[in-house]
Amino acid sequence: MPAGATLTLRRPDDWHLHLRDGDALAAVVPATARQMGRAIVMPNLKPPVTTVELAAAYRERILAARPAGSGFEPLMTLYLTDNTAPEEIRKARASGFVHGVKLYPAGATTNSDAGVTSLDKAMPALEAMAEVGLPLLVHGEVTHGEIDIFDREAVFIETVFQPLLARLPELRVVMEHITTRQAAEFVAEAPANVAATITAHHLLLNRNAMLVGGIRPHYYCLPILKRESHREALLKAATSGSAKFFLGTDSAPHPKGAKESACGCAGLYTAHAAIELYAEAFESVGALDKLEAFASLNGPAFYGLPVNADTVTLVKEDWYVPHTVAFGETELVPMRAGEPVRWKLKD
Ligand SMILES: NC(=O)N[C@@H](CC(=O)O)C(=O)O
Ligand SMILES: [Zn+2]
Ligand SMILES: [Zn+2]
Repeated sequence: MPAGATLTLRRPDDWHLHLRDGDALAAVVPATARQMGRAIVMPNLKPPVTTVELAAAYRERILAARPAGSGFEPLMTLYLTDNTAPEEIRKARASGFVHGVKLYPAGATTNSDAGVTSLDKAMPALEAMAEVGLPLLVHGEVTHGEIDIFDREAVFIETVFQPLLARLPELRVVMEHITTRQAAEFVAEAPANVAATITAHHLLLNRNAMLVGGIRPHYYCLPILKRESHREALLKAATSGSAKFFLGTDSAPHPKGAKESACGCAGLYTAHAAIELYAEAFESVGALDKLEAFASLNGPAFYGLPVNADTVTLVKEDWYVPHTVAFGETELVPMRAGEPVRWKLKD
């Protein structure tokens, strides 16, 4: 599109977001509230959000961090553990504000130590979820030391996900932040109760971006960036028009020093430019006409919620991302720091 062109969409939602807590929460909520109508908020706090009571309190803290006049609505999730009781699932469904339960295989990613050690242990909760129609949101990677990190998602599909769906065929499942051709094809061919979120960074970057010409810790995330053929498969899925794929940024802020470290932690911060980065990805394959369904329609349809009432407008105009963003007492490095983004959200 030529400079100055505009693109108006129904307001998008973010179906996978990390907001953290305390000062960090206050620092990042405005960026998402400016773009998104709602967001599915991940429960991997320390300690994790394992009960409806904890989710209610966290929700209040998020609401309090919104800018004045913001209508942004946080959609809460519970963190599944080996001990989640079926009663807690029913309570979550009845709450009206809990919209999913997150499965982190123990040790798979940031703050996942309290995650599920075996699905057998979580089965009573999973059966209750299938019964009441509460979606399971999955970080789909195995954690066994002998499995290569680039293969962990594909192995998860075969060894965990397929058996789980065979056991609970009616369970509603979102494979979060998919990164491989195998995941894209599996979800595309699965029944309608299986969907997936895709991040902007996995649509825009392959592993060369992280590893060629020097190691770039700000591109390190989980699941890890894959080779180009996988990025192409994700882009094809996102722009296919299939209602099974929707926007989930997995924006995961970490302090600059925690990433620029001998043992840097996983996660990219993208909330400051989320819809613009997706617009770049869709435009790269001439599919801007598919962006609204992916960003604003497919997610609400899967979660059984109405679409947002208002719209946002993007302008084809370069703007430069700041080198750092204040993050509580520290700072973080946003995606594209110091570099241009090709679309700009109009205020
Ligand atoms: N994606 C990441 O690399 N990190 C996320 C956790 C997650 O979504 O797995 C985080 O909380 O930092
Ligand atoms: Zn994850
Ligand atoms: Zn995440």
